[in-house]
Amino acid sequence: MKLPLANTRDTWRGAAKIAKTNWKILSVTTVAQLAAAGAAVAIPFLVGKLLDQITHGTNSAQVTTYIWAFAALVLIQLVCTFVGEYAGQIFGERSFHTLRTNLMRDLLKLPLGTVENAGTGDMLGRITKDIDRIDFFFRRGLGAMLSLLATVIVTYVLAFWTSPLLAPVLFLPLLGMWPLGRWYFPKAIPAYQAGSAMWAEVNGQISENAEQAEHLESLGLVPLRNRRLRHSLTTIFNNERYTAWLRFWLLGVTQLNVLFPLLAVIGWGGYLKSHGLVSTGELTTIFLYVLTLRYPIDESTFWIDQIQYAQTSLSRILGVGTVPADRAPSVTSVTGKAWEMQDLRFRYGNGPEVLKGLDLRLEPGETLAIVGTSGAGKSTLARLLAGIDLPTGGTLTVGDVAIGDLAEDALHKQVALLTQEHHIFDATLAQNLQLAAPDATEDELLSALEAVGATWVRDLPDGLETNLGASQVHLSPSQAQQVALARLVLMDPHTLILDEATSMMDPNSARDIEHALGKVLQGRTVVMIAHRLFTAQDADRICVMEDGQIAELGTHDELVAAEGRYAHLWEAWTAQ
Ligand SMILES: Nc1ncnc2c1ncn2[C@@H]1O[C@H](COP(=O)(O)OP(=O)(O)OP(=O)(O)O)[C@@H](O)[C@H]1O
Repeated sequence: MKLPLANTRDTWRGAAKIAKTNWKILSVTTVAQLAAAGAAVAIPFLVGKLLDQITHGTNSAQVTTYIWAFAALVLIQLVCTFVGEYAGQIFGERSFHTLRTNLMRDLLKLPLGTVENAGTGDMLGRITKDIDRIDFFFRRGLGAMLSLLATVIVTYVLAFWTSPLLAPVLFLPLLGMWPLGRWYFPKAIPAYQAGSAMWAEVNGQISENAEQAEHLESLGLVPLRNRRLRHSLTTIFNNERYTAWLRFWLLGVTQLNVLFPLLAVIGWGGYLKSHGLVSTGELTTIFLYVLTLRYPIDESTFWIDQIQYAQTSLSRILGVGTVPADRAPSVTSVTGKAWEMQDLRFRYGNGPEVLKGLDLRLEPGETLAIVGTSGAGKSTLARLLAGIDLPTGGTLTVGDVAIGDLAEDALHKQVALLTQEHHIFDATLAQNLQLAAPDATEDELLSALEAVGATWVRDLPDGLETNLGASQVHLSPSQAQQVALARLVLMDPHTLILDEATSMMDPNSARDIEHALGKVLQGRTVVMIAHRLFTAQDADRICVMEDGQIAELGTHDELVAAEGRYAHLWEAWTAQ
């Protein structure tokens, strides 16, 4: 399920809020751009006045005064444009900073289940492509648009001041732009939103393909994935072609719009002049204003497009903050460590129930292995115990506190989930480990690594300070898994949930790590999704799941003696 979009009203509200946060610098850039536009637009006004004076007879002193006035206006325009642009850049940077900080805050507040379901592409698209578009708009667009707007406003004001009879021709472009806008926007906005979502999808596919390249090749899935990618790219191409077609009409009709006023000034201006209702100077000024307006109107078509992109991206970025919290925790700490499930039920969204009423108590320090066929609900139960998803029915408590009532910080200090997905950050080994325990000393980091059998740390060129990551020292999957396990050792939770944690490793490495873990995990509650039955054999109790229910529960010996499902699985496993 994709993350939501903010609606148009909330998107504009969000933009206004950001502007309000940085209103001082925004005021500086607005005033400077207005002054620069005023100075630029005053020049045709003075040209008209000078022409009229020359027509009625003038002297060289008056002409010199005009020349000085022109020079002063050019200087004012230069200085104000510089100040406006500079302040605009600062405003852009600050607004962008506010937006990015808010996005990170919203992302970190997302319910874990939402993060898991949103998929890599959607999230990645919002924090890369969408952020880039907003960055461009804030840095370049806002200043440019303020300048265009200021030019248009001052041009209209001075045109009416010059000649109220002739100035209305300047509204002709607006008359054409209004229906054009009403036609363009309702079509363009959804098309741009669809485009962004499609790009996010493609980004996700590409990153998944790159991450899983070896698996895809070994399973012969490359042609299938390529077909899917080609289909997505074709959809993007069609959407881009559609938006290009919309832009073609926007641009074409805009060009026509700026031609009409020129003809109108010549016709209507000529008529007024022949009846003595405007002077030569006034006619010249309005003519120059029509020419002046061509630039902002032309430019505005580019920025209208950029606004679409920015609005779409902003709605995607602000949409992250509209995801409702999935819990309202009221308890900040809990001392008890026992787990209790009573009639525990869960369904994904509106789908069928995948956990259908589980009753189970887990004593502190107990090791429970969960086995069962694929789709039985093992991983779902692990997600519920780790607090990623909340029960949709029944209760799940830890230390007598319902899991949804416990603050997530407190929960994550006590329970940790280890899956086969692990991440090595592009940082030093020490920094990778300190994610789990920021204050851990070097000795503590080394002993955590020793505890999980990661003796290879001694052979690293710079020990704990060795840089890891794709372009640095590359860890094998089992070494990376050991780093993930060492993080757990450092976190020191009272309950550990291992979901297929060792299934990616060759049996020897898996066995080594599980033995090392066995020593380290003494005294903790451990729930392990066991794919290899020898790990289940060592557990205090084994829970056999089938179709979202507990089919059998007991020790290895009890279940083998019962000759039920587990006994058959064990028989098949040992016969291999
Ligand atoms: N994110 C999800 N959205 C919708 N349905 C899901 C989701 N994850 C799992 N399911 C469904 O829930 C059921 C239980 O899946 P689950 O992954 O918990 O089973 P499992 O026993 O862990 O299987 P496996 O051993 O194959 O991982 C399955 O029918 C599965 O299709």
